[in-house]
Amino acid sequence: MRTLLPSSPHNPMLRYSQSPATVTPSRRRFIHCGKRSDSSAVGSSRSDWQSSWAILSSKVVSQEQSESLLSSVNGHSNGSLNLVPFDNNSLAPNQQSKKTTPLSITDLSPAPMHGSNLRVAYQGVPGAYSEAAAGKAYPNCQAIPCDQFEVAFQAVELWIADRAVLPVENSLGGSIHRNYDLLLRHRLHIVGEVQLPVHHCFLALPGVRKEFLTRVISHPQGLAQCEHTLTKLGLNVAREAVDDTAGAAEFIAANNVRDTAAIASARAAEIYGLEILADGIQDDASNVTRFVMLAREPIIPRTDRPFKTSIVFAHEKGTCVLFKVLSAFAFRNISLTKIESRPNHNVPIRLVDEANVGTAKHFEYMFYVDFEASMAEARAQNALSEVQEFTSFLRVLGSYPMDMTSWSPSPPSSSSSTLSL
Ligand SMILES: O=C(O)C(=O)Cc1ccccc1
Repeated sequence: MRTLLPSSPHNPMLRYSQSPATVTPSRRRFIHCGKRSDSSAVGSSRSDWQSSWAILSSKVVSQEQSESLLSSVNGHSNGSLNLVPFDNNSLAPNQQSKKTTPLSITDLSPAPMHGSNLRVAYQGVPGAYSEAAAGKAYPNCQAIPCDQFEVAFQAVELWIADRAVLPVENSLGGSIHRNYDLLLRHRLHIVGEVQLPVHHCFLALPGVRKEFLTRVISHPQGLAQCEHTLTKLGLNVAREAVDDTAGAAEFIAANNVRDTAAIASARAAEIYGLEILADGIQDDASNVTRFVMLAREPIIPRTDRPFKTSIVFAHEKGTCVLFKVLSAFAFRNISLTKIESRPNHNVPIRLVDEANVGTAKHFEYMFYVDFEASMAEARAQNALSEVQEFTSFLRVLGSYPMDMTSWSPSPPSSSSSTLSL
């Protein structure tokens, strides 16, 4: 896949460097009943997920979280903790209205997702769908364009951003496999999901006619989601994959490329001054991409609204292992919403010698599973206890509210014209 673009002056972008500044991510410590336990391990040992989720489900938060919560909830301004209840009547009259209320579970939840001042890193340039997903998850956030997903992850790890937004799957194009691998390579936690209707447009420089087109460029998902429509339109164009849809539009505009069209959003057309030759060219009107939001800290799972939990595991040797793992959820009536397998990069192949028959080469996998339950529920905790019996590696990627927003296919943009055939 080609990377087409330098970042333009109006569009500063975080860029990947081979030797990123090495700032050691702070190791968070959780306080639990006077004890501290380190939750920053990646989860390679069996008990990591258990300790961190047991701690979280006991409504205990990190020291920093609890300090800032207490200072904002109880009205302290100097950051010091004052946990001793005090008599409100002893305060000066102008302070009496600021009643001290006990912390409740809602205080311990992340701030409502209004997102103002939240810095959200995404891959691409303005007009990318990931930028729209950031805006849907955190309205009024400050979206930070990054030239690669790797950079978006690092931006959060190095405290340059508060969240990263990552597309993981699409209803037409399927899983975005590389991003699953990234989830495993990094230590960030999934704290939310957003399902975004994706409405693709066919864009070219103003005045360009489709007869002159020799090439169409887009993110691989953009090309995959419009494959049949492109064929139906009878365009004899080469498909070329680039890093992001809006970057494709920017490239055409910045380089005055007249033989190339981009598949991107109507907003990208507007930003980069391209004409919409055809609108809604995705192969299915109900084209939805699922994005996950990532943060340095997990959120506290709840039970008062639908939650989803994402895990990744590698299985032990043995028979019917995957079946047994999945049964742990079935027996507890926990629905799975997604299962994905990726090569286990640590052990890609296992050789099994069968006497007199030869050597079998088993491919080894990492399995990613999403299930509909919160880690605050006993049935989810029990299911995972059982799962770990059959697995050599288990990590909870996150337990987060499901995106339940009502959905209808997005209407075509008003400035569109249909491609003439
Ligand atoms: O390239 C983009 O705009 C992205 O955000 C990735 C993507 C591409 C196509 C559909 C959904 C997300």
